[in-house]
Amino acid sequence: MPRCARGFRRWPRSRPLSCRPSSKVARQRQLNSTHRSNSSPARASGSRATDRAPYRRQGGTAPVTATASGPGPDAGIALLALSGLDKRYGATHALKAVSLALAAGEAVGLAGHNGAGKSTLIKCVAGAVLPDAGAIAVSGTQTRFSSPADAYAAGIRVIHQDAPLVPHFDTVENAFLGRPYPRRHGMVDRRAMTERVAEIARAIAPDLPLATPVALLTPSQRQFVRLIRALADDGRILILDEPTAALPAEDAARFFAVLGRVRDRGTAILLVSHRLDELSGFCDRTIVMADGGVVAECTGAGHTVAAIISAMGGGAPMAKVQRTLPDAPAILALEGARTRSLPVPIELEVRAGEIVVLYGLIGSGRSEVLDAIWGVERLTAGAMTLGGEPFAPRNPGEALDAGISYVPADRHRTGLFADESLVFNTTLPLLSRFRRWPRLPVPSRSAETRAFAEAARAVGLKFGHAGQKVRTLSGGNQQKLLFSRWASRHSRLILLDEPTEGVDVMAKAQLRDIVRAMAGDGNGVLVSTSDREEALELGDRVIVFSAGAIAAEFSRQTADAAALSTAAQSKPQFDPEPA
Ligand SMILES: Nc1ncnc2c1ncn2[C@@H]1O[C@H](COP(=O)(O)OP(=O)(O)OP(=O)(O)O)[C@@H](O)[C@H]1O
Repeated sequence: MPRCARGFRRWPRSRPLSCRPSSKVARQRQLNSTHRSNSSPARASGSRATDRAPYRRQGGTAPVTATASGPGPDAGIALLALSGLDKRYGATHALKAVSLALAAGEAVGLAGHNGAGKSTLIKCVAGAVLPDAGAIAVSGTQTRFSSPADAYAAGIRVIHQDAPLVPHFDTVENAFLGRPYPRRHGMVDRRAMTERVAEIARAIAPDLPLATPVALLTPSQRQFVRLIRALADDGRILILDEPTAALPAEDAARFFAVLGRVRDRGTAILLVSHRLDELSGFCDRTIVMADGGVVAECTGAGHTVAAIISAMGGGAPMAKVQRTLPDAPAILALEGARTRSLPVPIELEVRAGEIVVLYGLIGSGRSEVLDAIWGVERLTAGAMTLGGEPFAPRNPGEALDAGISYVPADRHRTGLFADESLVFNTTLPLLSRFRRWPRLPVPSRSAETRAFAEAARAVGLKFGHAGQKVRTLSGGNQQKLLFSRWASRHSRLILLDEPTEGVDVMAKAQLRDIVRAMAGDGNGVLVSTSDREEALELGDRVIVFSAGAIAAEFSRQTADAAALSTAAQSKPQFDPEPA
């Protein structure tokens, strides 16, 4: 049980937020009481139906309008108003005089390509990064956040992309990190904590094991823990940085239904997402950033996915690409394969040149199949063949030697060395290819740098210089770097777990083209994804997992969104045999 966190300042709910007696304050008081009385201004004006489906709203064709550089006309009553925020990291001008305003009960989307400056903006508002210039006002009062605790005290709650959790704490303990614990008779009231967390978990993640240390949860389950943590706390301004990046459509929909209720209570929400349908479906308007600045605001009838993409400088969304499949033999076959995590025998075949997608919800078993092929988990029953030969890798090194490549889902834990350079991270697993002399293990720096430059070009990596540390790349560019590591390698079989998570919409199309090119070169490609659109766009065949077993299989012709969702939520009947 964690010990009680001390010294937290609580949001002064019962007092006016500004000491200056002005008409602005009067308006603000009115707004505060509106917030407390559970009725947002948007609601009051009837501008939003509170019972609408989370992804449904009226689309239109009005052109995207460029934003003024100052806060909008409602800046006077904004819960959060940013004006002229500016931030440089050395030579990188990450934020260029960004201004925006957020009203109570309003959900505003923030879109932009990888490296546009979205996370930097959020970090400034969260008090994690100090802007070089500009001002932040909460409820009309100018504030200066010198730490995240300052932002917390001002009622701001942030879920960062990949926010750290304490690995050996369970969900309940993590949900209360950095917050005062409920107390009873002077002792931490564990029961009250659990009840609070269980209430939220029932709505968004009913199957999440609340008493399991988060280190033992999957990346997607850990994302739910972060969401529960933000929703368990009554902040007035909620900032979410790609909250659903690792979640399948079905889980994301549940999350947005809950978030809608939070917004309708009067919470102001700023939502960053590369899933543009979420922005256009859930938010009232979307602000588009590029190269550190605000370039457009999509609103009203012009608040559509197509309009946001066009404001980001992209073309129309990709259509389903037709591929002709060679009549090739199976490169990989699993016959009655079981592992400790897969109690039901798996039958699976991937042919050379084919893209097979494993689609499923959290913990459905799809990623565990990749673990078995990559040598992380041993087969406990059944057989696996690679190129027709028996194959039983004892570790990833053996899988690598057999011609398998792997892009893991959890880039921070298993993919990248954040404090090492871009070049180091690109060439590390294939270092023997870059020896200066064939017999000596001394790498040729120039060969490594050339390989990095080629790989970076292939995926459109946005970076400063080859020697910069990986942690200074934006999240999406880290994913592209991880991907680029394998893009130039000729493998017999490529395993991709959530390959485009956190990547912007244009780069997604680019990476998917690379996946198709990999298959076109004769590699077998096995993709595990929770992104239904990705499954439909990429898969020559889509195999749907549910509850650790194969629930259904579709060809490219028979797969559609409804069929995939139905199969992913089915409960396959099986009798697990003892392993
Ligand atoms: N700590 C840092 N040191 C140096 N440069 C940084 C640092 N953090 C971010 N940057 C740079 O600032 C720019 C903006 O990055 P930011 O993470 O804000 O982008 P983003 O829009 O959130 O991207 P993504 O969608 O990929 O998460 C990028 O060029 C990035 O490399």
